[in-house]
Amino acid sequence: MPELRPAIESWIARLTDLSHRLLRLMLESLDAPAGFLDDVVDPDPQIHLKLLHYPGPARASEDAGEGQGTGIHNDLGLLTLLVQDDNGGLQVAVEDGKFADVPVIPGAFVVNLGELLEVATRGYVRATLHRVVRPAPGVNRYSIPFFYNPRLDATMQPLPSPYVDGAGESSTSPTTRCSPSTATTS
Ligand SMILES: O=C(O)CCC(=O)C(=O)O
Ligand SMILES: [Fe+2]
Repeated sequence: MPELRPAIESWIARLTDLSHRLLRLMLESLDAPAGFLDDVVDPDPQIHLKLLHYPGPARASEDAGEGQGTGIHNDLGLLTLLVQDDNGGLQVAVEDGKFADVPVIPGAFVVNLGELLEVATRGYVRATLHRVVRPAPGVNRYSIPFFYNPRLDATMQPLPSPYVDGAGESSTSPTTRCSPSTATTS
């Protein structure tokens, strides 16, 4: 499918720009400098796009609703912009042990907040715990998550007071090496 490459590259370029704008707006909403995280994403944020297909079981007799398409997790980076098809299936944690369906809104992105955004705001912004339930028998679910992360060689300082005063996390100021597969705090 050679026509897929330019479409995907254009999608990635536009979502990279959109994610950066969203990140700056989120920082502004905390009264923090909009560009506080520019240094960790510029000039080449680590981005990742997935084209996902979740096939439902072939027959109703097979495990239809219980099995999970994707287990419970947080995304590791800053922001995830995601489109899902009309079948839904994405769920977010709303309170202890409970999950709610993320409604399908045509033309809208789901925005998941990642663990590094939680670290950057010292816990003021919480990562979005989520999962995907397996489609019903005979249903094929498709989704396209786009992950927006710091540069792999970036070192991120969290927002200082007073922007995130009252944040839930510890008062120590973690410095985070940003490679998603090895993200650690110290
Ligand atoms: O398919 C989805 O809706 C979400 C996938 C997801 O959570 C992930 O790939 O991290
Ligand atoms: Fe995810």
